[in-house]
Amino acid sequence: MKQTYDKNVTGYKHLISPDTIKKELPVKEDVAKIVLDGRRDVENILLKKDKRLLVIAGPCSIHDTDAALEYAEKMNQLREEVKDKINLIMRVYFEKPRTTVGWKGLINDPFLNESYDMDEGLRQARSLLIKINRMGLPTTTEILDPITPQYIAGLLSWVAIGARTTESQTHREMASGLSMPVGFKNSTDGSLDSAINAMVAARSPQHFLGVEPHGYTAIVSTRGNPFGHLVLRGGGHTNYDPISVGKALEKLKAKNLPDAVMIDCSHDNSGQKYTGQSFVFKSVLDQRIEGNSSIIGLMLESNLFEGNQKCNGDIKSLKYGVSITDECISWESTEGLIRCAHNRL
Ligand SMILES: O=C[C@H](O)[C@H](O)COP(=O)(O)O
Ligand SMILES: C=C(OP(=O)(O)O)C(=O)O
Repeated sequence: MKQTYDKNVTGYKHLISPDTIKKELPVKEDVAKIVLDGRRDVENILLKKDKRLLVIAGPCSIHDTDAALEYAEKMNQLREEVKDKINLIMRVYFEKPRTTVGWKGLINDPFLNESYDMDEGLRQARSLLIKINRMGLPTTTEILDPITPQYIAGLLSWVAIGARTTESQTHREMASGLSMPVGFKNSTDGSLDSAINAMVAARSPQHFLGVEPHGYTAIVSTRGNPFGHLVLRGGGHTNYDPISVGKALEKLKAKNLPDAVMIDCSHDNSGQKYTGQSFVFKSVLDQRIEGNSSIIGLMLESNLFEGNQKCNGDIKSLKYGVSITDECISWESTEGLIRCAHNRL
């Protein structure tokens, strides 16, 4: 009989199981405490019990774990200095959604050379998250592949569902079972409806197909995640100004959803130029200082050094500490913005 399936599949390879990797790279008590405290702090900010501003900053994507650790050390020092007014936590993004094609992040292709060693990618991601949490710095990421959470979610204090996947039922179901607050980005065309519908879906119990800790496929049942919230990232036009923020809050109110929004200073809010991020940051900070307490947080795409560079598959030719995906502001500028916010708040 002629084969009717897998016509376009060129291979299968078993993936290391979540349990195996968790045994290799266990979460110890000190790390668990940072994760749980990190989640509690974000939850309290969303509930407005904690009046501090949440700032999530870090590289657009991690491709060099040594540079990520150097960045984390700098951020952890600053976190301590500003902690009375700002809860500063790190973007540690391992999965990149692509508009068309391109490098999809450290988990997918950790050697940047199209060898797609995803066992190694998951190990590197988990190991880096453990090291950063061990410093005392909570971590955040975008969850793109619904299999990934089993491997790394226990180390994350906040996650995003990105602009390209907020409308996906799979991602909403996954979010309903996640243990940490989830920010839903508005769609790339700027519309807010998908993200708001995603918040409703993720708050509800769900039953769907997924993977369990031994790596077997499973029917997953979830409780629903009450800490979904909206992240404004622009699209078609910017949406960080007071009128756009006001419209977003009205939409949330109409669906009886909490009035809490985070503003992403990058992506379409910055015109995808690193130079645009500080203007957005300062403008949103002004709104918050003028009394808009529904703005609970800000996100910055930031790296050791500014700008970005092309990745041609040769790691050795890359400049240290410079993004290979979206443009980032430098650590120096990041520190300046956060200190300025700390002085003004
Ligand atoms: O933040 C990341 C990027 O904007 C996103 O992954 C899309 O990237 P691309 O348009 O370069 O594919
Ligand atoms: C891909 C990202 O964002 P968005 O989904 O808003 O494009 C990101 O923050 O890396």
